[in-house]
Amino acid sequence: MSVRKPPLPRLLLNNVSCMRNAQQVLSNVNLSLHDGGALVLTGANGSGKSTFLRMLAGFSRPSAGEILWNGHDIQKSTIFHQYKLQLNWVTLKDAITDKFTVLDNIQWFELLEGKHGKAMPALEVMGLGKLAKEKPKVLSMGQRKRLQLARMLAIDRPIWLLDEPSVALDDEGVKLLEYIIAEHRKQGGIVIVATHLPIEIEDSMIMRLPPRFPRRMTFVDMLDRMDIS
Ligand SMILES: Nc1ncnc2c1ncn2[C@@H]1O[C@H](COP(=O)(O)OP(=O)(O)OP(=O)(O)O)[C@@H](O)[C@H]1O
Repeated sequence: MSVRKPPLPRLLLNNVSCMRNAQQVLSNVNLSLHDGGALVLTGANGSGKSTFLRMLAGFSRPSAGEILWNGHDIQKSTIFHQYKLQLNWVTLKDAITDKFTVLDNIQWFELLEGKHGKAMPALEVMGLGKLAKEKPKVLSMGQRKRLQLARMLAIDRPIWLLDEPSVALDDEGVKLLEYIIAEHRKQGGIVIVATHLPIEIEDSMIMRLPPRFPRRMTFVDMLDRMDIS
C-alpha cells in the first residue's frame, strides 16, 4: 500500500523572529497556511501586526528562522522574485494617484501585470461602478479603501496581505470585504489580515500578538545583535 505524503503548506513559518528598530518585535512564530487558508492577526497598537505583514511581503527580514513558500526559503533571490508575484498587499498607504481616473488607477496596475478586463467588474463589485470616470479626489475615505480593494480584485494574485483593510469602511463595505475574502479563499487563495476591528472570516486561524513595550537598547542587546558568543 502506498502512503500519500500530506501536501506541503503553501506558506510555512519556522521559528521566525523579527527585529525592528533594534528591538525584538516577533519571537519564534510557527505557522502553516494551505491554499484557502486564512489568518487574522490581532493585538494592541505596536504589538507587531504590520511588522508581521512586512516580513511576509519581504520588506523586513526575519532575524531568525525561515519563511518557506512551496518549501523554498523566500530570502533566496530566485525564489523571492517568483514569490512576490503571488502577493497583493493592501496597507493604509493607498497608492492612488489623483492624476488618473478611478478606473485608470486600476487599469494602470493591470497593464503592469499584463492583465486586462477585470477593472470595471471589480469596481462594480465594490460599489464604485458609477464613479469609474471620476478623479479619486472626489472619493471619501471609505470609497478610496473600496478602490484599493477593487484594484486587489482586478490584479488577482493568490496571497492577500491586508493591513487594517476595514478602516474607513461602512457596514456594507465590511460585508463586501468579508465576501471577497470568502470568494478568494474558495478559489484557493490565502488571506492574512492584520486588524484591531471585528471581521468575520470563517475557519480562520487567529493569532493574538502580545503587547510590546519599547525599551532602550542595552549593551547585552547590542552584543546579541552582533551575534557574539
Ligand atoms: N518605521 C519604523 N521604524 C522602526 N521601528 C518601527 C517602525 N514602525 C514600527 N516600529 C516598531 O515596531 C513595533 C511594532 O510595530 P507595528 O507597526 O508592527 O505594530 P502594529 O501591531 O501593526 O501596530 P498598530 O496597531 O499601531 O498598527 C512598534 O512598537 C515600534 O516599536
